[in-house]
Amino acid sequence: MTKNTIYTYGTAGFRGKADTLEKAVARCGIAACLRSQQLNGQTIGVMITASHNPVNDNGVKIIDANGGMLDQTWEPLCTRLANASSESELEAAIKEIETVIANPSYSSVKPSVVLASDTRPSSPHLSKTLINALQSRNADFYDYGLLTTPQLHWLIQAINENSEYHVPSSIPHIESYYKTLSSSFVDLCKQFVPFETGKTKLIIDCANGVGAIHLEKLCSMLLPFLEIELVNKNTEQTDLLNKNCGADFVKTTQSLPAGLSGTLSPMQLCASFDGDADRVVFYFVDSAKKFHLLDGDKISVLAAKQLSACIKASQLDLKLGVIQTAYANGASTVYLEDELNIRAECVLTGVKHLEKAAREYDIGVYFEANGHGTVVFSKSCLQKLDTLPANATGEQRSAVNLLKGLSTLCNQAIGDSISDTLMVVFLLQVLGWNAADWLNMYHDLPNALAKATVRNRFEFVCTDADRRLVKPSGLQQIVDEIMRPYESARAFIRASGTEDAVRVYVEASSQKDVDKMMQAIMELLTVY
Ligand SMILES: CC(=O)N[C@H]1[C@@H](OP(=O)(O)O)O[C@H](CO)[C@@H](O)[C@@H]1O
Ligand SMILES: [Mg+2]
Repeated sequence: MTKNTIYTYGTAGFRGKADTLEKAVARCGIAACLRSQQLNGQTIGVMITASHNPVNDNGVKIIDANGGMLDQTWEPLCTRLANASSESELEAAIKEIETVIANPSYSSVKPSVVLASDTRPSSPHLSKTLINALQSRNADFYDYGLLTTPQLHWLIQAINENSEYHVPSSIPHIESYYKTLSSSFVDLCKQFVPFETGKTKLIIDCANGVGAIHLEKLCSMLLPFLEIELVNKNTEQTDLLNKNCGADFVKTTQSLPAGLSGTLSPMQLCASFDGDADRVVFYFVDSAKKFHLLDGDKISVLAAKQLSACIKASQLDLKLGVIQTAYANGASTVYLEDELNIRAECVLTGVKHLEKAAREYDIGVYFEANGHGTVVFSKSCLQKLDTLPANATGEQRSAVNLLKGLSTLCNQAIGDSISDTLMVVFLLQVLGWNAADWLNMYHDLPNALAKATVRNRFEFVCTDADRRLVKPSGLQQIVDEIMRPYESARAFIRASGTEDAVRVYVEASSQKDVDKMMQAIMELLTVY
């Protein structure tokens, strides 16, 4: 372990080189116990993963009792715990948190924590470190072993919603996840996909990550509606994890992953997951072998289109919203608002922000352009769907059944590449669309995303949901000047929350304009 590592709990929890993380993992164990005690023994999750990062990295992330991201007020508390450099500092940090907890009887509550990890070679050791910390706090705990991140979120939501579950003796197993998703998918297909449509074939690039292990088990349950071929499913040879494959590679390079180039039939729909299977992007090559990406924005718009049609047909008063970030392609926002008449909200980057905004709606669709997202249904929406009047028409009933099916198919806790994939396959079948029909819903504006290293990224402060800089002073005005001559141009600079860099996003009506603007902005940044 490096002596002087300073940890900051951010969007992705703690992340870094695996051999610097022992202390952060142990302290997350303590934080999870305290959070569980604050919530009267509800179960908290700890996931060990570094998602799409290289294999030698790892990370640790706490999942809150509702199955969502950790409550934001706990982020600085985790940071404080992780950076305590001696036993006495740690005791002091714990004492300080105890005053924040505001639950007078918390000390008599037994903490309850479940954990899981991805396939990295460093994960077993970090899991052990975590378990030691949980034992030192006298917690009830259960180690689920290898899971995707969204599976752990899903299980935690299930545990806390059902009073019959108790960790570790009586818990839901991952089979209940397989069963819920596969039966929702098969039931939806049986009801809504015309018989003559036949079976869909999908190729999934698993980034050689943990998603492969679970898809192997799930595939046979999806027949006869979906045939899945898995590529990049080698989890044994760990150096292959995320290497030239996976959702992040495909989205950022806009090209086919390793294992598919050259061999792919035109128009065959493919999907790529990331290393912990919480992101998915789709793509295909056309007859001229040209690559076409169907990213998180495209998934979001596809879902919003069908949901809005169902809400209308159900005649129920349900508010639908779509949540995006500044990185959403401008053409998707215009299509949502002008063609589909659906409100599109732009929030700060990071799933915690999208999820929070989505939960303000009866049905909230949230996706980051990079493929992380889901569709969430509010409790009151589910109640309305369950209490349709006796005289409702067949059309109303059918729309309500589709919405109910989607509410159990979509992971209600967090974005999930497995459930998102099944939703996309189902929606395309219902619409009778192939990959090109989906692509042609709207045409993405040409765009580029780049990373620039600066002296201190914390000097870059944004406003307006990341879209404008207020600091360094004067820089936004120069960016505005760079954009001025170009049609439909949009560009912004923001500090990454996960890497030591600033990101630059540019879009415009032609790739040539995008490239010119990007070059000008990157040159501008060399002096910062
Ligand atoms: C442009 C982009 O893709 N940013 C990603 C990236 O955040 P940054 O704060 O941009 O580093 O990692 C986050 C965590 O995985 C993810 O939520 C987000 O969408
Ligand atoms: Mg991920």
